[in-house]
Amino acid sequence: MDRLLVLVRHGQSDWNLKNLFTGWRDPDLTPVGVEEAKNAGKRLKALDLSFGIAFTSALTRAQHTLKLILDEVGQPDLQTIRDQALNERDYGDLSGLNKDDARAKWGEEQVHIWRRSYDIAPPGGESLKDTGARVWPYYLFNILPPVMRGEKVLVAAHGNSLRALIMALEGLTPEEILQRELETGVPIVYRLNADTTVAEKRVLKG
Ligand SMILES: O=C(O)[C@@H](CO)OP(=O)(O)O
Repeated sequence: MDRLLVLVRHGQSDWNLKNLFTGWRDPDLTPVGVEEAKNAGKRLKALDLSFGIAFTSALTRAQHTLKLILDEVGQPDLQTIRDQALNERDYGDLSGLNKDDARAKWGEEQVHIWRRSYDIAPPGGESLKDTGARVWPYYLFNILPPVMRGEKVLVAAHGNSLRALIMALEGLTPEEILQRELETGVPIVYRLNADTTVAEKRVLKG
């Protein structure tokens, strides 16, 4: 039985383009982001998969990405579950600030710590560890069961909510996940073993 899970980060958002901390704020995709999402859909279509269910966050950029992918793969009416458990990491007080302005104000190192440390949260926001504490149980209770039943599952979410998920899925250490960046609109296809561990991983790029 094929236990298949596809993770994809949303396409470029308006605030990615403007270099703003986004978190739980809700910008839509740019025209480039729309193209990235369509291309993700084309690459998935080439695999000739039929998805059983899709999951996304409560945020527009991920939902829009999912819609564009589902249109491309010819499954526009696929059952979709939206949940804020899959939302981007909450950036707290940094949300809406320009990343370069933040570096000028607090220094390169402090901003890097807020962006990529494992357990240090930005003021008023979530660390990657905090994000994992909501993403991982959601994965275990909601996403993993259909995967294990053999339904092919598509998840469209965010850079850091997916990094938190991938950390647990691939058994990465906090040091290893810090090095991992996810590109916008690049699907990652996992096949799982019967014991839920990763059997195979393919990154659908180019
Ligand atoms: O602004 C954000 O919410 C995230 C993702 O775009 O940014 P970062 O690269 O700092 O995790």
